Amino acid sequence: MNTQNRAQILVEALPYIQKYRGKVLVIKYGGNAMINEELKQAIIQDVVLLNMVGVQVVLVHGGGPEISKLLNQVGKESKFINGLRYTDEQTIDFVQMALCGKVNKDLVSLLEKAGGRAVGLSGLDASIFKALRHTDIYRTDYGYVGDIIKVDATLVRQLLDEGYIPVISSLARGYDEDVNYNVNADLAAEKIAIALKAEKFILLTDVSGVMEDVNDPDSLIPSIQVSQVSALEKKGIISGGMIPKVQCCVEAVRQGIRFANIQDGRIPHSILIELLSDQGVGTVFY
Ligand SMILES: Nc1ncnc2c1ncn2[C@@H]1O[C@H](COP(=O)(O)OP(=O)(O)O)[C@@H](O)[C@H]1O
Ligand SMILES: CC(=O)N[C@@H](CCC(=O)OP(=O)(O)O)C(=O)O
Repeated sequence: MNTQNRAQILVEALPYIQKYRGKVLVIKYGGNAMINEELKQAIIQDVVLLNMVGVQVVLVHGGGPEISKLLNQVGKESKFINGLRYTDEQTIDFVQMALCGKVNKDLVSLLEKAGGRAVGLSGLDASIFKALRHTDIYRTDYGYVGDIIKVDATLVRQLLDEGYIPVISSLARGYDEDVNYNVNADLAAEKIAIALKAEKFILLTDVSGVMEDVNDPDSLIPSIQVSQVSALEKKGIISGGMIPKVQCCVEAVRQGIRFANIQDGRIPHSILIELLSDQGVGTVFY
């Protein structure tokens, strides 16, 4: 690339830096986009760069594969019901160990190493998330899986105002019981994004976005109006793990977040491309 092109890319970022400076960006970083160290590094660099130019970035992380690995090591099988991990009394401890102990602190270390100032938290700290036991119309038992019903974003807000990058794992305190709950990380990210009135909410995943046909890489739907979602669901276009992600984006937009994006965490620097360039990536909900 010649000098002119390099300069052009930097200049192109200027209006976007001005747009997002001082605004909150919530990124959900899922376990399936964490498997490759090089990619992880690129995501960390994106977060630190955005923080350095004044964007208030909150990183909410998953870590499903790390939890399953730990359970496997202790001889416990992972069981999922409707995409949620069945979480018995022993499993909630392993979820806490994997998410708060391992994934969260690894991300904090990487952010610090890259020159960011990161603080690792879980929804348990300062009761950021309070939850009720998850249930469905069939009264299925999911164990210690929670639905967040209350968010206290005071501490996160204070950390952002001090220039820190809060890194949050998806555990929640019981609202009416003295227990800790395992919460799906997409949902936790959506809730904190709404509470912080984020300018933008990005869900990183392992596909390029919402596609007309999952098996056709050229069928990405670049933008979806929230009112179109039920028609897409009825047509069977949105299925499996994409259903909760789309629902999170719809809810986020309905609650006042202007842009929610589902994008490919496997593309290096996809966060910077989406935020600071003319090129959009993934699927944006508006
Ligand atoms: N229309 C669709 N477009 C893209 N992916 C879809 C679609 N419908 C279902 N999926 C599935 O959803 C998956 C993403 O959800 P999931 O595996 O739960 O992600 P993550 O592990 O990142 O949380 C994709 O890998 C794909 O198999
Ligand atoms: C209730 C529930 O299923 N919780 C998830 C929490 C982690 C998560 O969501 O991680 P990913 O984003 O990597 O999938 C779990 O136990 O796997």
